[in-house]
Amino acid sequence: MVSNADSIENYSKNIQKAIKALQRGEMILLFDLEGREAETDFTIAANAVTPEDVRWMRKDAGGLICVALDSEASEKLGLPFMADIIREANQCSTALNKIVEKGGDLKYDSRSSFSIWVNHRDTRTGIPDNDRALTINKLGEIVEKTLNGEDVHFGTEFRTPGHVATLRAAKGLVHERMGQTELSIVLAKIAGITPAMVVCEMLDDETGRALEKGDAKQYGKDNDLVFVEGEEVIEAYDIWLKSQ
Ligand SMILES: O=C(CO)[C@H](O)[C@H](O)COP(=O)(O)O
Ligand SMILES: [Mg+2]
Ligand SMILES: [Mg+2]
Repeated sequence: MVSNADSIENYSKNIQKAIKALQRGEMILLFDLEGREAETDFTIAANAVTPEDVRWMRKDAGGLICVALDSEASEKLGLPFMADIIREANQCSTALNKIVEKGGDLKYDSRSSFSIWVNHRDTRTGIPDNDRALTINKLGEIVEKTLNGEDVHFGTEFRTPGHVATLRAAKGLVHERMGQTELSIVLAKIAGITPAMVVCEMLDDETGRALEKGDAKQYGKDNDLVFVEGEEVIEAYDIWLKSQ
């Protein structure tokens, strides 16, 4: 929950609604920024996800189902950025060096946040809704445990490659990078929930492109989901930082 020093009234009404929804384990809609991806992601706490939520994300959102992880937790769990893993692997295969993401490759940011793709070891193929929900829940659980100082071993529970993409948040969060990876982790921190957040882009069934912001907002209204913009989250993060 939000700490005493950090009263929920400090935030805008919309951020308050988003925080409460996330604390209840509900889905919200999270837009990044005009001029960046300009995409809206379904966003929900990893601990709260059900197989029905996975079905909802793949049918109504349609993008990639990923789990954004807090930077400190990623470090403790030994989850590097995928681009760094590939650069390292290049010592054995120089071909990979030609493929790996370089500065200037992305049209919307200086680098991606991808880490490794995983399945929980209790899944079968890893892709059905119940398998992905299990992997996601267990990611939430291991992040919570590692941040509580428990002795956990990522490899005992998960294997890679798998069917759930993990994303590693920048250490400086939205002061360093402004993707849904960081925006969702900021919201988790403000809400006082485990900083492991599922994000999935909303795509337009007609055009195949990212769903227009106006259409995503309308979907939020029709389905009673809070719609939050990156700028509001960045503002809220600065308020939260002052309260810590
Ligand atoms: O590309 C992505 C993974 O499907 C999405 O954009 C997701 O929102 C996380 O990435 P970012 O932090 O760059 O926005
Ligand atoms: Mg993206
Ligand atoms: Mg994004």
